[in-house]
Amino acid sequence: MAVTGDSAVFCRRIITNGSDVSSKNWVFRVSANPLRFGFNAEKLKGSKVKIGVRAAVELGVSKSLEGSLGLDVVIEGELREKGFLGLRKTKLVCTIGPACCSFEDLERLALAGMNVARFNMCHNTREWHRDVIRRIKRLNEEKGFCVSVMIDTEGSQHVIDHGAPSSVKAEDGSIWLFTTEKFEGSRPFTVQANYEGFSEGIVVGDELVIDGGMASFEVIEKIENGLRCKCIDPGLLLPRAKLSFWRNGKLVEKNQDLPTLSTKDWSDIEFGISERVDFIAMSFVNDADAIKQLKNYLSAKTPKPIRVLAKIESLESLHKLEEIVEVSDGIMVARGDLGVEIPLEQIPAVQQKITHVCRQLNKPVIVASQLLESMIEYPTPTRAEVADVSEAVRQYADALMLSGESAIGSYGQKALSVLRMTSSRMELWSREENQQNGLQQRQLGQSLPDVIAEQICNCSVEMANNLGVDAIFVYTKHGHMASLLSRNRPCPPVFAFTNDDSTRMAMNLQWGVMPFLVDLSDDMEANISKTIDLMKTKGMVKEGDAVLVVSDAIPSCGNPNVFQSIQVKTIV
Ligand SMILES: Nc1ncnc2c1ncn2[C@@H]1O[C@H](COP(=O)(O)OP(=O)(O)OP(=O)(O)O)[C@@H](O)[C@H]1O
Ligand SMILES: CC(=O)C(=O)O
Ligand SMILES: [K+]
Ligand SMILES: [Mg+2]
Repeated sequence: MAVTGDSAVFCRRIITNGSDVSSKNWVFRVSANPLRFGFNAEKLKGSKVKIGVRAAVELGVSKSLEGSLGLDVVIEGELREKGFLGLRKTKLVCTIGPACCSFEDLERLALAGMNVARFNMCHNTREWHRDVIRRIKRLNEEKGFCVSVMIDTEGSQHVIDHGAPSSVKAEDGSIWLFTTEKFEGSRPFTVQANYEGFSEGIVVGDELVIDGGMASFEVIEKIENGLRCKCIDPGLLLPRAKLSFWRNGKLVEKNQDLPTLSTKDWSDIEFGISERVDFIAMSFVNDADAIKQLKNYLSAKTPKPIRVLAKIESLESLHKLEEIVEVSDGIMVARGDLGVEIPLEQIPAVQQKITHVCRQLNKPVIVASQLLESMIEYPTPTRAEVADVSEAVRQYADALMLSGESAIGSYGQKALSVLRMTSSRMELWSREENQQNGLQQRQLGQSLPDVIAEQICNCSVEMANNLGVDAIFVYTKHGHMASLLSRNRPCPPVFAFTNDDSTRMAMNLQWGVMPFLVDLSDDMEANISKTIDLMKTKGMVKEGDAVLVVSDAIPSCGNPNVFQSIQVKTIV
């Protein structure tokens, strides 16, 4: 193995972590060739083993420790403290920005319950993103957290800028020029549009709306390079504002001519691959093709699966919602930009519809933007914000997201606590109100094995709820069984055991699923008893606890038998 670079940290941790690893043979995967090394950990302990960066990458992925459960330390702590039903089901995503990017800040967010860290590629330099992503990985490695990393593409957005550093007021009746002409600094009553052709197809009398209603203008004249407009609804123009055009109360759709993935997005995607991110959220998705294109690209490019999320933030994407959800690995309800393209009063119903479709089609859904906006400045949320968060939890969204609250706000950690407390409270209320089984499940599977898996999961959840078991255990390679259980929004938590690290990181977005990374063999009974023993040793389950165990293993070695089962076990 090529031995360069300084990646000793990885090895040292493997060797010294846990006492029973000293005589283990570790399988290190280098590219596609599995190499088997006999390691005597005692001899190596404390010494520096230098390995190539690429090797370290694979090593981190294929590491699955004998005697370890690979459960996030925060979930483990909550389980000990609050018991099975005390575990929060709704997952939490934090946008990382200058206000929360030090190792200590990130650790505080992880401790406060961050499941996924989001990096918005619209802002800051690639070097900044690289450093902070690596900090998260180090946090996971060194402190036992399991925080997934998501990058969010910039996309081709229609933005305008007045060139001044802060906001500019537009007074009623004032006349403004919107132009594609490029100039430095700012000029009075002049706004630059970032793309040629922004005024194409626009006619005198159309309405130009800034940021979904911050200010509105009427187009009074078409001129070379732009539009002359009169302010008809005074307000503020922020730097990098978004604009939309309306005619007779309807949006004039202009997104179709923009590519969903720009040249910059493609290089950000390369960056995401090289930094081994877990999710790529694609901005301004308009149809299923863009998602398919990226997924194909990723599967050809990297052996480690990266999940692709579609952001629903245009009118066009709402027209094609089902086809987009079907091909994506998850969805983000990006209410910020959505509010530029649809009237604000329609957003609650649209959110409800998207979360419903995602649940039907078994895809995780994140509700995003302005959940606790006032907390960017203030240490407490408004009552209305808490009600909004509660509503998303009541709709059984898989995850909630902080944006500016964590990225630039003064109270990011507090905001995260508000999400945590509010979701826990609402989940408890839903459980007590017994609203758990509200959804008639649409059959998803096409083949018999798929239909069987689905039925097993539906029935398992019904059984688990009726029996009042403490937890559901599931053994899963790609997370499919875990997601089918989660889809039924069971009362007990789903403990999902996988030996695939990318599956574990992906399950961080799934409602009620607690991901574990363990060694699994083809012998399902052995897996079950091994994990139960391990959990008992670690005090995570105790005598008398009842668990419902779901397994779906297709034994290898050409055995055509599909082994699927539901068992109820009382821990002895
Ligand atoms: N990495 C960063 N560096 C600097 N500022 C950031 C960073 N990430 C976010 N911010 C700030 O936080 C604010 C909110 O962040 P967020 O990424 O949610 O913006 P957004 O406009 O809602 O997202 P999008 O651009 O995807 O629509 C941004 O307007 C920006 O000012
Ligand atoms: C999150 C995001 O992109 C939006 O709300 O527009
Ligand atoms: K973005
Ligand atoms: Mg957006």
